[in-house]
Amino acid sequence: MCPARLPDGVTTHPSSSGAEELRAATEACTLRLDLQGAHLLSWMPAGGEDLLWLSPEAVRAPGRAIRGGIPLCAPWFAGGPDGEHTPSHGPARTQPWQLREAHVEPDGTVDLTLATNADGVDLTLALSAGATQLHLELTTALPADAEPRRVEAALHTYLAVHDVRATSVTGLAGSVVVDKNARSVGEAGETLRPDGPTDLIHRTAGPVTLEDGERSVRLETQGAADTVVWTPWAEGAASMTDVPDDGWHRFLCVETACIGPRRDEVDHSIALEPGGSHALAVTFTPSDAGGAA
Ligand SMILES: O=P(O)(O)OC[C@H]1O[C@H](O)[C@H](O)[C@@H](O)[C@@H]1O
Repeated sequence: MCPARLPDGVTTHPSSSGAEELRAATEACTLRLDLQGAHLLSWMPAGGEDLLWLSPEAVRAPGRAIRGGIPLCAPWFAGGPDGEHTPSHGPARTQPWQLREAHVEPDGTVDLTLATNADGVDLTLALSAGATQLHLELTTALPADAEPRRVEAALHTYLAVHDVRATSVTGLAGSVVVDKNARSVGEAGETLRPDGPTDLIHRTAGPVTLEDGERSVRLETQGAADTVVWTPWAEGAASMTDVPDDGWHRFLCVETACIGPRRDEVDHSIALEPGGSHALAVTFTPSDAGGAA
């Protein structure tokens, strides 16, 4: 459902997801977002490259997860603390959201608010896309008559990179890190340079900086506790039908999250009381956006 009138520069288009695709084009940026999952597909600041990688083989169909962009994971991450929750990453990313507000500021910054209820949890995404920064805030909230419960959430960002084999991430040093592939727990080193399939939950909120030799992206978070870094590498991509065999090196996921106990028993899930809420937010500053440092 859309507000009766969209501001100049914002339009909606049919999507094969069954929801609508919202597009914005202003002097500050362009963006595309599928209302299924409130899934940001693209944000291109004026004069810069797309922050996000969207798989050319992404499936856009009702109830199917879209590969790339920024999937919103809630109210659990992957299979949840017990590993048995389905669908993986929670229902929020594959169900329709409602567009509540759309506004374009005088400088062209696009502000959107979207909402849904997933598995009894009220979710709100507030997105602000400008000429130099992209900000997302995912709020999880419980209705006043709900039972207290713990939830997980993640902004599962597929950052576009020139080549993941020459990409590094800093800002994670010294954190506890759960290696999902090696099934081990350790301590993160100074600089993370993926050199194979990588699936790491770092028990820190950053801030982190990604460098790919052509640009850097700074991630600053609020209300987060964890940073996941994931690439399937060639091996993993070979068994994924929606990642091209020659495309896996064009992204690295750096995910802003609150995740419950895994192998390390650290519980960074969000304790929600009836009527209570929590905001998980990230601001991206890419070096190629106009005016960025
Ligand atoms: O394939 P998906 O359900 O989208 O999940 C993609 C990836 O998401 C996160 O990064 C998890 O840590 C990975 O274990 C998972 O493989």
